[in-house]
Parts: sequence; C-alpha cells; structure tokens
Amino acid sequence: MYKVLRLANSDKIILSFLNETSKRNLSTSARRDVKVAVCGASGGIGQPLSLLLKQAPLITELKLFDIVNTPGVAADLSHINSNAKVKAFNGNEQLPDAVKGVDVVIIPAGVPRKPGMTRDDLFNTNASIVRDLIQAVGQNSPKALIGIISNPVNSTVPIAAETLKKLNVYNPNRLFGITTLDIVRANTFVAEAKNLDATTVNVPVIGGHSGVTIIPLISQTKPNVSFSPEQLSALTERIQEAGTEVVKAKAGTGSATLSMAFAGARFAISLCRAIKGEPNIVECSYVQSDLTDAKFFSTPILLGKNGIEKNLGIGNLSSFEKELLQKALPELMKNIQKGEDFINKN
Ligand SMILES: NC(=O)C1=CN([C@@H]2O[C@H](COP(=O)(O)OP(=O)(O)OC[C@H]3O[C@@H](n4cnc5c(N)ncnc54)[C@H](O)[C@@H]3O)[C@@H](O)[C@H]2O)C=CC1
Ligand SMILES: O=C([O-])CC(=O)C(=O)O
Repeated sequence: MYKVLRLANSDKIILSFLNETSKRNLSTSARRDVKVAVCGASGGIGQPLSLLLKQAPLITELKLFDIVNTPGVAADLSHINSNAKVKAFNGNEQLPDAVKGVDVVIIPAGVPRKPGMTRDDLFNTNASIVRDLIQAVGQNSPKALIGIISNPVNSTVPIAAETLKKLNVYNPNRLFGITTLDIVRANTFVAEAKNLDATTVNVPVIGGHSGVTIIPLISQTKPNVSFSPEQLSALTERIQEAGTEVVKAKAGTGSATLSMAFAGARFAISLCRAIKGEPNIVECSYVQSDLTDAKFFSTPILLGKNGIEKNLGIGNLSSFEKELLQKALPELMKNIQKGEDFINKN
C-alpha cells in the first residue's frame, strides 16, 4: 500500500483508489459526502467518465447534466450497485439545480474536432458553452472545484476565470484545466519505448493542451529513462500530436473519448481524495500561474481540501525542454488573451 500511495502521478493511483484505498478511507475518515456534477454527461466523454465516477466509492452523489439524453444515461448508470446516487438534469432550465451544492464540477461539454481542424477551431462554439456553464456554477456553487475538459482548454480556462471574476467569486485555487490525458499518453508511449510497466511510469507534462504548447518533461520521468536526441524529438512530437492521431483514426466521428474519460476520472477522483483530506495527491493541471509569462500554465500541483495547496513548479529543464518552452509561450499567451477578450470585449 505504501508503495502505491507514493507513486503520486502514476495510473496506480486510480487502480488503488477504485479498490483498496477508498474502502479504507470510507471506514477510517469522517464520512463526508462528496458530490460531483458532470456537465456534458451524455457525450462521448461524458458517458464513460460518468461510468468511471459511478464506480468510485468516495463519490456519494453523481449529478449528470446535459442539454439532451441525461434521463437515459442516469437510469442506466443508476442500476450499478455502487455507492454514488445518480441524478439526471436535462436542459438548461435544470442547470442551476444540477450544479447546486456540489463539491466538484467536471465539464466535458461542447463539440469535438474533425480531421483537419485545430482545437482553436472549436473556440466559436465551445467558448459560450463553457461561459454559460461556469456562470451557473459561479451563481449556485461558488466554492466548487471546477475541472474543464472542453477544448480549446488553453482558452476555455481563462474564459472560466473571467466569468467567475465578473461574479466576484473567482478563486484561482479552485479552477483547473484537465490536461491529464497528456500525462497518461506520455506515460504509455515512454513505457512502450522502454518496455516498462505503463502503470508505474510518470512523465510530467507542462504548458498547455494543444500542439506545441504541450511540453513533456521526459528528462524528469520516473523511473529515470534516457533517449537519443532523435528518439526524444519523435516521442515529444507524438505526445504533442496524440490528440490528432485519434481524430484522424476516428475519421470524422470525433476525438479521444475513452482515454479522456479515463484521464478525466483520474483527475476528478484525485480532487475528491484531496477534498477528503488525503495527503500527497499530485496531478499536473493547467491553472493560473506566475511561473512564466503565460497567465495560465500547467505544472504538477499538490492538491488539498481547497484545491491547489501548492504549485510544485517546473523543476530543472533540459536544453531541449527549454527550447520547447520558448516555442510554447507565444502560442499559449495568444490563446489565453483570446479567451479573456471573449468575456471582456463582448
Ligand atoms: N482536455 C482534453 O484533454 C480533451 C478535451 N476534449 C474535448 O471535450 C469536449 C467534448 O468531447 P466529446 O465528449 O467527444 O463530444 P460529444 O459531442 O460526444 O459530447 C459533447 C456533449 O456536450 C453536450 N453539450 C453541448 N452543449 C452543452 C451545454 N450547453 N451544456 C451541457 N452540455 C452540452 C452535448 O449534448 C454532448 O452530449 C470537446 O470540446 C473535445 O474537444 C476531448 C478530448 C480530450
Ligand atoms: O485532440 C482533440 O481534439 C481532443 C483532445 O484534446 C485530445 O485528444 O487531446
């Protein structure tokens, strides 16, 4: 058990959570309810994400919101004999009740990419979806921890921050862009290249969540690994373009859903474990940051009862990674400005 808990960012976390750790927590810690809302729960990500959250013993209530089809998804999930009570909220008139009184809100609402599109091409549709959902969260659950999956994450997180500022309820420690899929992919690809057990590999990934803004820190991989410059370059590019790899393979039917559900559940469950007071919960996440010139930047974050307990920073970068950072910053800052302008200039 000790070994499993120390592998802070590895996939062992989610496995141990679903099995032993949370049973222990339920029996030994105060029995505080943990209520989670999923906004966009009927979608390609929303459904498998909700399934994984339904299996998480720490979660006592799972509120499913979408503009369509939540009664069916909730009826289906509610037959699973696990801890969480499932409730459906369908259509915008039920949004306030969906997010009222929850500890955590996870947002996978909005359109996905088709081949040939960038994540930024989703801005025009998804910006207002995220703004409206966040407005409801700010008005009804201002203390909730919020995790945003909807793309372009580089811009939707600043949109959320500006929306919450307008309501005077913004707390930067409680707002997260979910970049966990980049870490999950990096762990998998490095493990494949080195013939390691993928559940024991941890590659921090910093920056943002699109193309060049995704900065895998392979030099900080645990366990320690080394690659030739050519291998490093190819591996980095594959991690940066992994979303596009799935978009192409799905050939017009969407983007990553199942791996994103896995990553989203891992992140949401980490938030819930931190809320329950479990120590040493670390996840990379895209948060407000003063570590670089970009106002939002993903780094490993120590999570606590109130969200960000400590930003663990960037650590020592190799010269290759320093170059990646220099390439990432202009694009990231442009994406952040676009999100802020959407709220403040409209
Ligand atoms: N952060 C990340 O690493 C990743 C992000 N994504 C993003 O996640 C988003 C969702 O992707 P999918 O689930 O594949 O799309 P999808 O189209 O299958 O599902 C989206 C769901 O959002 C719902 N929706 C639309 N407007 C809504 C609103 N105003 N309120 C609540 N729900 C609303 C739709 O009814 C649908 O059920 C996309 O923007 C995609 O780019 C996808 C993969 C990885
Ligand atoms: O690539 C996309 O559009 C979806 C996404 O963010 C990912 O898979 O990383």
